[in-house]
Order: sequence, then C-alpha cells, then structure tokens
Amino acid sequence: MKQHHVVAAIICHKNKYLCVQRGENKYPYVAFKYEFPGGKVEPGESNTVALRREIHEELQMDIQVGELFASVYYEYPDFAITMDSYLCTTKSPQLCLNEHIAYQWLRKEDLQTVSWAPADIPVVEKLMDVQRHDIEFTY
Ligand SMILES: Nc1nc2c([nH]c(=O)n2[C@@H]2O[C@H](COP(=O)(O)OP(=O)(O)OP(=O)(O)O)[C@@H](O)[C@H]2O)c(=O)[nH]1
Repeated sequence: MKQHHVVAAIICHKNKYLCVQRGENKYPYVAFKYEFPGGKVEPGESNTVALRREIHEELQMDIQVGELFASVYYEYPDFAITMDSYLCTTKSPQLCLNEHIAYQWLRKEDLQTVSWAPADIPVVEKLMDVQRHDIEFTY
C-alpha cells in the first residue's frame, strides 16, 4: 500500500483552532471532510519547513511551528498516512483559501461539530482532552 508522510498544523489564534474543509476528491472517504491544513513532506524537507511551505501555499498565512502534538498512522482503503501534527500560532488570522472550500475557527469544545477526516479523529479527541485536563488543573 502507498505510504505518505503528512504534516498538519493545529493553528491556534485567540483560543480558536483553524479547521479547513477539503472539496471533491477521488477518494470519497476524505471528500468534503474537515482537516488541519498541511500536506505531504517532500524528499529532503524537514517537517517544519514542509509545514510552513504548505500553509503558505494553501492559505497564504505565516505560522510559528511549535511542539509536536500527535503522530498518527492511519490506513485508508487506497493508501496509508503517517501524520505528524504540530501546535502552531499565527500573528494574523487572515487567510486566502487556495485549495479548500471552507474554513472555520472553532473553540476546542466545538471541534466535533464538523465532520473530520478519519485520521484526524484521534487528534481532535486528544485536543479536547487536553482542555478537560486544563480545566481540572485550573479549579
Ligand atoms: N493536510 C492534511 N491532510 C490530511 C489530514 N488528514 C488526512 O487524512 N489527510 C490526508 O493526507 C493526505 C495529505 O496530502 P495532501 O494534502 O498533499 O493531499 P492531496 O492528495 O490533496 O495532494 P496532492 O494532490 O499533492 O497529492 C491526503 O490524502 C489527505 O486526505 C489533515 O488533517 N491534514
């Protein structure tokens, strides 16, 4: 099975997370699904360089790439991905949708109001879990 190394940016701005929607796709299981922006790492590229490049291409946005948040391996029917997702910030939330059909800035508690690509579900669950721990920690 074809394997892809993918990087994804969990971009947080004012406590909201950028979620982008993929359009029509030859693979129906990812068509119209929400995902974190990003894409395939090219040969010889570091994860950080690939992420900054992809975010520029897809959104015309500059990001600061922080720590690795989650690495997931997921087998779709036609290919498999290893996806490394990073916590990122941006100084300006303005963006231009060059490849996706929609975007939403969602609070953590609202992340499950959209339909995610299957590979992203454990990442979203982990993000929401972190908030629960934050709350427990605060009180
Ligand atoms: N960027 C991104 N891709 C994801 C996520 N979750 C997920 O399953 N993917 C899958 O990982 C692959 C990412 O590669 P890509 O963005 O370069 O995809 P693509 O097929 O549109 O690009 P290509 O035309 O250059 O091959 C896609 O198959 C995509 O469906 C995610 O959160 N972010």
